[in-house]
Amino acid sequence: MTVTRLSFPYGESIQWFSPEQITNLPTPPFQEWLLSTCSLTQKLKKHCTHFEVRVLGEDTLIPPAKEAFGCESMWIREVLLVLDGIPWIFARTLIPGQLLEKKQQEFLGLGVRPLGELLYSKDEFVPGRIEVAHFEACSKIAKLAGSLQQDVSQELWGRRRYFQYETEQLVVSEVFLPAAQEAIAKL
Ligand SMILES: C=C(O[C@@H]1C=C(C(=O)O)C=C[C@H]1O)C(=O)O
Repeated sequence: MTVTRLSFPYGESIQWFSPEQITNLPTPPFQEWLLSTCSLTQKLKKHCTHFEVRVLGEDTLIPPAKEAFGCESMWIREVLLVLDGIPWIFARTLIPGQLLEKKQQEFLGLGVRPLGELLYSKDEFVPGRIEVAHFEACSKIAKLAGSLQQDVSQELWGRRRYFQYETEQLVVSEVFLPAAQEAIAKL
């Protein structure tokens, strides 16, 4: 199975933790990537010649209860961040309808431009704390990695970050695929 728009939405209910709650955080250098507070896109671009955002899907959907944070509908965007043709990151962004209305042109007009260009280029989006999660080989995200022809030989790690805009907040989740974990370990 290849990951296409038919896979969207690919999200699954995920248990997120603050890093302090995790005793077996990955060791450096991967730990530094997982907890980095700067734009992931900017970090990734330094490690490739060609950077690509592959949009798996974008739509306004009823979010899973655990992710709704009181919203009836949310705009969900799922992408792969691809370095020199190799998918490194599965990223999922949830934006409440009220926030989408305020910045509709910017969000709906993103296309294959990285969301980070919007979030980090202006100080109107205030980044919050980072949470982490790990995914077993049987998880849906591991199956996504498998469909990208990436063997899941170790648990996968992801991070989630809220960004505040006025009274609303969006949330960005990024999962490091096996190719990313293997490449980062060699840096
Ligand atoms: C938030 C950022 O934007 C990246 C790009 C995304 C997108 O285009 O949908 C989503 C998450 C991030 O990996 C970032 O660069 O840090």
